[in-house]
Amino acid sequence: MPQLEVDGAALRYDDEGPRDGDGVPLVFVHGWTANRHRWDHQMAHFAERRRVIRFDLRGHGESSGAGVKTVAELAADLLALLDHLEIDRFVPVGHSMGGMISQTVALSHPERVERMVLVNSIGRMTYSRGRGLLMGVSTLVPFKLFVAANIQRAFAPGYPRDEIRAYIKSSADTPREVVMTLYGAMRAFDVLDRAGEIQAPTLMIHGYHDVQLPVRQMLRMAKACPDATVRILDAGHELPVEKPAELTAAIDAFVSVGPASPARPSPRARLS
Ligand SMILES: O=C(O)CCC(=O)CC(=O)O
Repeated sequence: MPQLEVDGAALRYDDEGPRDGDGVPLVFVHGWTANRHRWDHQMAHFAERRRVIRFDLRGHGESSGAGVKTVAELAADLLALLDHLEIDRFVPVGHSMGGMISQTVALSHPERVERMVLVNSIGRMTYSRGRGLLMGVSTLVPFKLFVAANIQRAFAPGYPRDEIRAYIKSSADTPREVVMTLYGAMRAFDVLDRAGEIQAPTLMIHGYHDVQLPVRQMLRMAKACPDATVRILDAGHELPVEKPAELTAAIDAFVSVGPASPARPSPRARLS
């Protein structure tokens, strides 16, 4: 069971696929209250072709540790894991908060990020009435109810209810302190004004029905990114499990074009 001790946490990770496969490793970073298994479909596909890493963020899944208050601290965990695995250049694939972690690394260590995939992720969280309401009642209702309400609104209508229940159960295993402090970390995260500095070609793929991080916020960021490709799918916030095959195919097409050339200073995102 591979794990790495980092700054008071034991990070559980998987490192699969051929070392001499196609291109630099893909590194999958899950979102808030999730765990590395949200990437099961993508891991199974890419591990046949290239080196792929995924891990549980501290305090999530099988990783221990708490006390982290900023997205930058989570990004430091990711970099520590990659240093341990002797991975210099890579392609981060981050979902939601995992995308915020990816953006942080792309800005702080541009030389290490060959390409980047942001799945239902944005550069700044703006106020939403649903979230405001949930946060307002978060101290009044049992923790499991709070988590359940958050997960429920993360799926587009029609997603199987029993599968949603399983995600609620695994998310509710995340310690309350971790959930609440990282919520604050996401609220404080703001790199929108720095989107123009992102050098890596970036695929921004988003569920049209995402009510948590609405697609218009992603488009705002894409416009500011020098080299962004936008895909919008018929899904909610939980794209990796709502549309696993479509997401995998989109990532595959994006990373199969070979090493990235330097970002072009074009202000216009390409829509595909
Ligand atoms: O905006 C919300 O209410 C939740 C955001 C979220 O779920 C982030 C994530 O999935 O990482």
